[in-house]
Amino acid sequence: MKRAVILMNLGSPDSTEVKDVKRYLNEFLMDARVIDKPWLLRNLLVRGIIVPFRAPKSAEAYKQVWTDAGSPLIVLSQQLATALDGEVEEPVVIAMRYGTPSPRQVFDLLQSQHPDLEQVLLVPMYPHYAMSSYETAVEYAKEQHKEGRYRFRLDYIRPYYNNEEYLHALCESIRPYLDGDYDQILFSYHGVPERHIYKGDITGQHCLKSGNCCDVPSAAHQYCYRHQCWATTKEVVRRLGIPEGKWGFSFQSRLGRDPWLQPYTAQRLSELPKEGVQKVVVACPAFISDCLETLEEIAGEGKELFLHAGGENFTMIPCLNVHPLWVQALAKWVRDYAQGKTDMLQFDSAHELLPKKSIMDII
Ligand SMILES: C=CC1=C(C)c2cc3[nH]c(cc4nc(cc5[nH]c(cc1n2)c(C)c5CCC(=O)O)C(CCC(=O)O)=C4C)c(C)c3C=C
Ligand SMILES: [Fe+2]
Ligand SMILES: [Fe+2]
Repeated sequence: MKRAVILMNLGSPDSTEVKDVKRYLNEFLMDARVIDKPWLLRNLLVRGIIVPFRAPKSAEAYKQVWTDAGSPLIVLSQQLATALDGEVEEPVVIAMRYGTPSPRQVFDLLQSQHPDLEQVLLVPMYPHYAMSSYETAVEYAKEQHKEGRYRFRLDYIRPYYNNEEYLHALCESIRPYLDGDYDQILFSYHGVPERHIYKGDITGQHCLKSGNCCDVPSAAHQYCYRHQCWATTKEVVRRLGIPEGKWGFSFQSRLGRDPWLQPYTAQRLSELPKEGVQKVVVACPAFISDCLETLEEIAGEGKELFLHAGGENFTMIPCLNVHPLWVQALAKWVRDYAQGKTDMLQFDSAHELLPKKSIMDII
């Protein structure tokens, strides 16, 4: 086989033991695209303060969602790879940004199993571009590919937040949950610090400079996480005919004290009952596979917050996971790739386009 496909996700700890969670969090948070502080400060912060305090709590949280087969994120990513493998000629495997299997391990395996391998298509399991998600995954894979001097070429799929097949699968996965009685559907995305949005603004003068910046056309949008989350939401709302007043938009998982994108999901879930929302449905389109952030933070803690604040009914919509339309979407991209079509393929990362000073700033 001359081609192969890698589905690349974030990764999870090896187990729910505190030592494994510590190792995972150290690798994750020492990534300069996640905690974008100078190395010494980051090291002190991460190894000295954040990880020692956070790891025991995170380990408990992971225990709430862990399955007999392991972390939901890894199990569901593997199930997706298996389903896609059944639909396309190319072998499909998974790789993780943190933990295992690393891109390097996967590249080695693919090259040894397929000595005539010429092209590998990397599909990041992130529909939206963020320095701390899509960009770090792709840049890390590119780095490992370069270092290993592999014989095959590495291509990667561009962010697909506004792609037809992705949106179709997402809408159809949400539609059945809107058939019943609901007061509001809340679209909750993983948050990022506002600073990350400023850093990714290639125009230097657009992002978060006005209340409606994400609706005003700009070159910044190809790297603006907020714009891309907004665009996915608006398109799902339009396609599903969700009435004004029956949908909301928020960001979850804030870490630390810096301002992150707002409104915060936890706050909205506590406020909604007072605003007359008794029945809420939550969708998390930034995640392809259900994981700690959807299963524990939203379906667990978020539900409790909402009910405690007086809400009556909380429904969580599963991520795309192995939805047949999502598998079909991926299969189409792989077939297009095999036929030499390039419209879904790579583009320069913001990191490559930003002025030198900003690059020094993040590394
Ligand atoms: C500065 C901290 C973080 C940023 C920025 C961030 C961005 C970001 N993360 C995801 C997707 C996932 N994050 C997950 C877990 C997780 N995220 C952070 C911190 C930041 N993420 C931490 C510390 C953790 C670990 C768990 C915890 O201690 O809370 C996960 C789940 C992993 C799993 O094993 O299930 C996902 C997925 C995106 C998409 C993103 C930027 C857009
Ligand atoms: Fe995260
Ligand atoms: Fe914007």
